[in-house]
Amino acid sequence: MSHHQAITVLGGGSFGTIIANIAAENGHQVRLWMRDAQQAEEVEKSRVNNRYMPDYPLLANVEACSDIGYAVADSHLIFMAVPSKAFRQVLRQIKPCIQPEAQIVSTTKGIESDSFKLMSQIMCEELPDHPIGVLSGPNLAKEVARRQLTATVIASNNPQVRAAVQRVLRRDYFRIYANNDMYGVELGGALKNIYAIATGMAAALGMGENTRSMLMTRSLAEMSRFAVCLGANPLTFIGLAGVGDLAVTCMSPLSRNYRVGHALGKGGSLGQIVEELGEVAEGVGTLQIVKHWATELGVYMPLVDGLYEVVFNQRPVQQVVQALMGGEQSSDVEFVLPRGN
Ligand SMILES: NC(=O)c1ccc[n+]([C@@H]2O[C@H](COP(=O)([O-])OP(=O)(O)OC[C@H]3O[C@@H](n4cnc5c(N)ncnc54)[C@H](O)[C@@H]3O)[C@@H](O)[C@H]2O)c1
Ligand SMILES: O=P(O)(O)OC[C@H](O)CO
Repeated sequence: MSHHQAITVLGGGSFGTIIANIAAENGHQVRLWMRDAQQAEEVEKSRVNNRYMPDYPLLANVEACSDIGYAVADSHLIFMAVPSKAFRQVLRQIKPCIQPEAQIVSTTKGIESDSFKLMSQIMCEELPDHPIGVLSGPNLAKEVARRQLTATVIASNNPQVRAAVQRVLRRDYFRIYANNDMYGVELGGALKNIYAIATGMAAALGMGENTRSMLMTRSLAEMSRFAVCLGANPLTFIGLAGVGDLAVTCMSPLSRNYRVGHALGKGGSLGQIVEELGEVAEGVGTLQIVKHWATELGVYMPLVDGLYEVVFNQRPVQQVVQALMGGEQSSDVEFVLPRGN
């Protein structure tokens, strides 16, 4: 019996394209859906997704298409690779056409704005009978496309989903670790985008590695505090989907979120920066959502508060930095200190 199966990837941006090709490298028949019919036709003909992933030839067993019903018709494993804004709407589109036992895996690193919901929660609401998982980790699409050694995490409560994703995506340059902490893994992927904006901004302002290290370390404390409050496992944050993804996104100019922060630090306006980027930088929306959510939950997130002031209230960055660095020292406890210290 052949182990090759029909796989679907929904979303023809950078990440969807590499996920589709990796599954195809393993011999699976892959349908890569994109909403723009003309783009799908061009990709199908040229065998390259020129807009998002030029110089990355697609294998013959990747079929680009724009008919979403056709894309999911025979598939038992569907990867979602659309931005968080479109996530629920795309799930609603596929609901009437998918196989009853199809597994759905999110690769999206964001939070739904009005509801504060994570992609796993949206999947549970929209497709309650389907096994689900989330894929997240330090995975810059352009580096994966160059087949640079990379690891990622599949998180699911369902062992069959974890095994299916490991089987379908495993390559000698792409290793997949399993985890059962879905909230932790997807919160790691979504939250780190916020802090990449902050480190991009710091670099643009001429700050060096001490500053970056301080920002990243305090970001990790802040994001894990928030995630644990939502029920995530703190251990997830010392793994690939936590500190791993935070590190890559806060350090690489290949990260769109880092680039947005860098351009803001150089004095650009948010609207123009996002428009010129032409790709999704989830951190901008996530910052707004987390700022409100943390306030509601009463979670202490000074970096989120400060960055929000700079990005959305045009408060001078020097003022915010001064407030952060000049605050009362006795409240700055790195860890809960043992008794007597
Ligand atoms: N690029 C990466 O390195 C990377 C790595 C891991 C995860 N991700 C995550 O994957 C998700 C997608 O990112 P990407 O990098 O592929 O983005 P992208 O900007 O490269 O592409 C987004 C794709 O989604 C499509 N899209 C946008 N709105 C849509 C809608 N309403 N309906 C259908 N399709 C729509 C766009 O046309 C485009 O094809 C994001 O949440 C991102 O954080 C990205
Ligand atoms: O380009 P970014 O900032 O969306 O980051 C890409 C990936 O999430 C890195 O793991």
